[in-house]
Amino acid sequence: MSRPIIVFDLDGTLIDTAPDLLDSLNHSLAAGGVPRTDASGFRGFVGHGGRVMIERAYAAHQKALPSDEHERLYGLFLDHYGENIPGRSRPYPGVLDALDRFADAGFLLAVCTNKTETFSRRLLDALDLSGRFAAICGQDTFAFRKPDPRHLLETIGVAGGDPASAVMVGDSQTDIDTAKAAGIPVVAVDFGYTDRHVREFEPSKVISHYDELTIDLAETLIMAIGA
Ligand SMILES: O=C(O)COP(=O)(O)O
Ligand SMILES: [Mg+2]
Repeated sequence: MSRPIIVFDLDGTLIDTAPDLLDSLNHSLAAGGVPRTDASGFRGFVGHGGRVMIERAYAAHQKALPSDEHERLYGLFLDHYGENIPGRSRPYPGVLDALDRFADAGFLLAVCTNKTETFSRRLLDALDLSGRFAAICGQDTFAFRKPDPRHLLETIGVAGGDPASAVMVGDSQTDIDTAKAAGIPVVAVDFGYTDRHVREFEPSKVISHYDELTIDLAETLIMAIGA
């Protein structure tokens, strides 16, 4: 039997990247003459990568965004973000202990994120976390990304896991929809980036701290889905 696997979303789930993403978003919006976004506006824009963040900020100001301008601003966003990794981004409280706990219990660990794979790896490298994950798959790793369930299923495949013994942990509707479409139980953290409470998206379980992410919880969720 293959080892069970726990797959984490990155932004807003493992790592609090909001201050840096917001700085880079505002850097690119300034170049387009769009007003700055604050932390609450940001929660409505994040979840589908930087390109969509810019698109949503423009839409919020009813401002047209021609595709060449969109690409220019996305380039500025990427350059700014890349230059500042890891910036102020840090793991959420309890993340390191939770990763240790699951690794010690024999779980494979993986990351499935709509951040680019390059930036995900650079961020996790900078925080000395990359080595813990059997797979780190971003929005551009495959030809599809969350909420397409194949992004999660392929991540599990790369890590050498089995979708029948898998749990996803995420912070957004995107993560919850992805896991449900893949038939995988999903634990939602309630401290991440979403403009509506994660409870509304009906995850398998909501937690407010990583101490609540126990081996027992993961095993119970896996057993319940197989039942
Ligand atoms: O960067 C984003 O928009 C989302 O990234 P995440 O999938 O790690 O939350
Ligand atoms: Mg997220």
